[in-house]
Amino acid sequence: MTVHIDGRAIAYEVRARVAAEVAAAFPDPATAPGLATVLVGEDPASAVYVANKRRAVREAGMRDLHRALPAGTTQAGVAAVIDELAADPAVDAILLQLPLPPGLDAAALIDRIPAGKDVDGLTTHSAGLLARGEQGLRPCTPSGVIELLESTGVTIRGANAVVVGRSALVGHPMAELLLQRDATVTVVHRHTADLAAVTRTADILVVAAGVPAMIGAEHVKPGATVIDVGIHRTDNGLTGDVRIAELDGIATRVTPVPGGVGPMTIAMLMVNTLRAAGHGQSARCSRS
Ligand SMILES: Nc1nc2c(c(=O)[nH]1)N[C@@H](CN(C=O)c1ccc(C(=O)N[C@@H](CCC(=O)O)C(=O)O)cc1)CN2
Repeated sequence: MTVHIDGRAIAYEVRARVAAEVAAAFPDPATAPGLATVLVGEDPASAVYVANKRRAVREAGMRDLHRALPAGTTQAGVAAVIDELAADPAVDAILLQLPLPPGLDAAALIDRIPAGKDVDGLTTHSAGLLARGEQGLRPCTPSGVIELLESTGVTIRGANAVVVGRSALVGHPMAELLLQRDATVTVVHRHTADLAAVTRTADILVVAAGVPAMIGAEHVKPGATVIDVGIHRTDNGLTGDVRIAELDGIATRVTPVPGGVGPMTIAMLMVNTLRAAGHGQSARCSRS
């Protein structure tokens, strides 16, 4: 019997807790935490994600401070907007939606965000705090995966965890967060020899490869928990990196796409926004 982890339901609970904390800590909506989302260009998927983030901010009782910039905005133009938001005391949190249009240097722009407002946890400073195990804001998707694991009763300490992918957005911070919870962590990538032999050692398998349907039954140990971070738009709708139907009766738990990790990314952004404003106990993992 393979359980499909309901990311929408867990995200709903996290977001409800954030909303309750906002209402208690900020009775005046004018002083509630403010998140500035910065969207450059017209990438359709990014537009959907940012719209969903903005709706979540409003539903949590927080302030939605969106900035939309045309696709042709220069590096200096985006930098100027980030610098303005960074200097504005009414802005608690800044998020630069990725990917950026070609020609823009995302890492350099992200590094203009002050660590205290870095609700994506993607600046060099935030990544350094994570690597050293010091307090800081953590990237939303890996934090959401930890929240999913812990809230569904998966034991991380002592588990063999394998992370497929090593991106700054997901794979790398995911490995750090699992390691800090005392998992034995292996990161695999496109140059790993005999990938399946490594993934089959995993009690917890987190797949963030960005390759549709890459992982199937041959990669999974019986009893494993499989977390699919991939999201791909196909003619048949959204799919992930995992051929989830093959895992029925093999894995103990799997996350579906849609309805698994994706909603947690937005829920953890709400947690981080509240924390950037100096509050928040709504989730277990976005700081440590
Ligand atoms: N600055 C950032 N950019 C990007 C991030 C990020 O964390 N910070 N992550 C991804 C995209 N992303 C958030 O921005 C994201 C992806 C998917 C979902 C989600 O809720 N997915 C739903 C399906 C929604 C749909 O219909 O498309 C699901 O899986 O159920 C939320 C956020 C890249 N960019």
